[in-house]
Amino acid sequence: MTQEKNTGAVDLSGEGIHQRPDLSYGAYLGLDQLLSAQHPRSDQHDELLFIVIHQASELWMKLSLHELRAALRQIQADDLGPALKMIARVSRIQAQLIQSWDVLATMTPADYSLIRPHLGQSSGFQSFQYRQLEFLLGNKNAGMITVHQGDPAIYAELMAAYAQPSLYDETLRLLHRRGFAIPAGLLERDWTQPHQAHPAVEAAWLAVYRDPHEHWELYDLAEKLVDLEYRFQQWRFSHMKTVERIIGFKPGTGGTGGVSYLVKALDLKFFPELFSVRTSL
Ligand code: HEM
Ligand SMILES: N[C@@H](CC(=O)c1ccccc1NC=O)C(=O)O
Repeated sequence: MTQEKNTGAVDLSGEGIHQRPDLSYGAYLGLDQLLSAQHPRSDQHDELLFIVIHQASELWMKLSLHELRAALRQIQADDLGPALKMIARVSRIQAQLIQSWDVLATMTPADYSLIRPHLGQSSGFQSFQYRQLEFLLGNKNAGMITVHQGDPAIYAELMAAYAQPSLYDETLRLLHRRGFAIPAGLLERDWTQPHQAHPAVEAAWLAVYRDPHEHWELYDLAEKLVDLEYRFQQWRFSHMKTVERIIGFKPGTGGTGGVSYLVKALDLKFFPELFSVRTSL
């Protein structure tokens, strides 16, 4: 009888896989860490759902940041093809994030009220990846960095994102390079300030939208950015409505008014001229 080395591998395929893989599924994906990172603080059944939704959201935010930072670099380098692909991917990620509200809404106010006392002052308000996304998209607000003062590494990262041009700032610089009359004050400025809507920018977008075939890449980029903002707003709106149905008008654990705070965030626009141009078309 031939002696086969007992590798521990099971041959399910019948094709003679005898080797123990050098790299396993769990090792490659770091599942040891990933699946041992859920630590409910109550004995409530639904707390695992609450934790998993947040962790999955943070993972999707991580990927979104990776894609949008790369897209920003591609726009800087005038290489729009890859940038368009990355932004389109982020829109699909946003669709996942929006969908997750339906899963979370299966948790009733009664279920959540038993978990909430265990959350202390923790809140999504302290999500530094969410803040980085907002900064990258152009919603600059120094006040949002203060809660991270206790963590120098995160604080420094947020400060850097705060001081850098946003995806839209880089898009306006691109419009300028492609011959559109963008005011000098929008091409070099204090990037810590959010972009203020400007008629010259709307005029540039109007020219793009009136003759898409002439400016196809810019037209495509504009529509991808609109998609991004549209879905971001959908996420914010669903968050606000989910919060309303779960905690009503109680103040938030993060120290804000709760729903009233989330409603105010709905007024913010990342790419104002891309929306105002629609009225002019
Ligand atoms: C039961 C479910 C939830 C409730 C009741 C809730 C409630 C709130 C409230 C009241 C705020 C305002 C800040 C505060 O004072 O706490 C807030 C902010 C926030 N939440 Fe949630 N939330 C829920 C689920 C989620 C989920 C699943 C995410 C996904 C990551 C999330 C992410 C955020 C973020 C990023 C903010 C900051 C928003 C901003 O500053 O514009 N929340 N949440
Ligand atoms: N701000 C929420 C608490 C909350 O939802 C939360 C708590 C810890 C980690 C993430 C959270 N999600 C979003 O804010 C509340 O006031 O009930």
